[in-house]
Amino acid sequence: MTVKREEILDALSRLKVLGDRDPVSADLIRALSVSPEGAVRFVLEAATAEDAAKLEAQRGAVQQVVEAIPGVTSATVGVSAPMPASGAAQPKGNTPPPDLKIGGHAKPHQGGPAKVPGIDKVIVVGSGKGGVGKSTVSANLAVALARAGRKVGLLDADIYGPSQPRMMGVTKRAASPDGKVIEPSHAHGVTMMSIGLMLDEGQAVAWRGPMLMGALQQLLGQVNWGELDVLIVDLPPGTGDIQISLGQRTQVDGAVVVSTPQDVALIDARRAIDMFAKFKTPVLGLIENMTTYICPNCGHEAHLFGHGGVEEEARKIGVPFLGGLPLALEVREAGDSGRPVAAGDGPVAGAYAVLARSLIDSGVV
Ligand SMILES: Nc1ncnc2c1ncn2[C@@H]1O[C@H](COP(=O)(O)OP(=O)(O)OP(=O)(O)O)[C@@H](O)[C@H]1O
Repeated sequence: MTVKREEILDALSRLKVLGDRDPVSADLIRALSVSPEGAVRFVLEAATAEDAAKLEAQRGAVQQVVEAIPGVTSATVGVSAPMPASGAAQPKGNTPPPDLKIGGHAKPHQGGPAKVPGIDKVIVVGSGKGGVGKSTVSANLAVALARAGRKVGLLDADIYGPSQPRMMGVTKRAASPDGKVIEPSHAHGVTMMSIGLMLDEGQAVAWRGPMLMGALQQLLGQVNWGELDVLIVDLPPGTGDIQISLGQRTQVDGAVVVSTPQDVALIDARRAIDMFAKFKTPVLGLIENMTTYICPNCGHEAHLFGHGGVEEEARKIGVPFLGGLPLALEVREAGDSGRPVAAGDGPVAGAYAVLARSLIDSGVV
């Protein structure tokens, strides 16, 4: 029995948190993911440290409501609080800082955003909301760029729901023979590392801003990336701590924002673009995922969600439109099997090859 996101959101919308607000219309739900086996994970994102403490107290009750939904096998709920402004005291959490058993914790940061040694360009892939295909696009774009001859790294920074190990077919846990340098994995011509390969399932969801920063810093600075032309970073959805921490600490050369043609996804995408602008990260453009539907039986192509909305939005807000990628069963099947569709042949692989070529030709990577 497959549980739908809508069923979970529906159950959550009948809850009351922080007084009498329902967590869905109060826009507190982040990174909602449902595994094919029915494991549900999401984060309640609080606007203030006080709200975070209140939500923390209600976390168990929220979890129970989700676990009671037929088909749900487990529910993991995290609470995240905003990062303190630099120089401010760090919040006291109940959860200890991440012990990745590899290397140390976040080092104090001085100065502006810094370049990652050995990596020519860092490109982040973001989205305003979850489930629009950001991880799928990150994996396939990385593979397409590698097929086009670039030295490519893929960093899964989606700390609340890391999906790159599954999509890239990597299960080997991260190893650090000397306790300092973390050895990455290699798959489909791409050097990759995921927070999911360093943690036990569910471990990260309770982390707060400063803890997330420590984990991200380790992934960027201690992984033996080697010399790369480009590192693609798969961000968590939305505009949370990871995005802020990355923007403050790391020189990011460009951001790609993934959206679907639906209006609501577009509104969220605009928010993500505003956030990148705040950190002076150049927005390379918008990608419309699930732009058309390709029938697996007859190959017929249809517009399910309307078409051209993202392109129009890109024009309105003055950012480039990078192209559309079809909704196709083979994309999901490829992602689930650990061999991204861009590693094969066919129309979707072709669309990714075109996308990679346009980024190369425009000098971005
Ligand atoms: N173009 C597509 N055609 C068919 N299925 C797709 C397509 N893009 C994504 N999917 C499927 O939709 C689901 C969500 O995609 P994905 O995990 O990439 O989204 P996300 O935006 O990274 O979500 P999250 O909020 O979990 O980070 C996955 O099962 C994926 O295989």
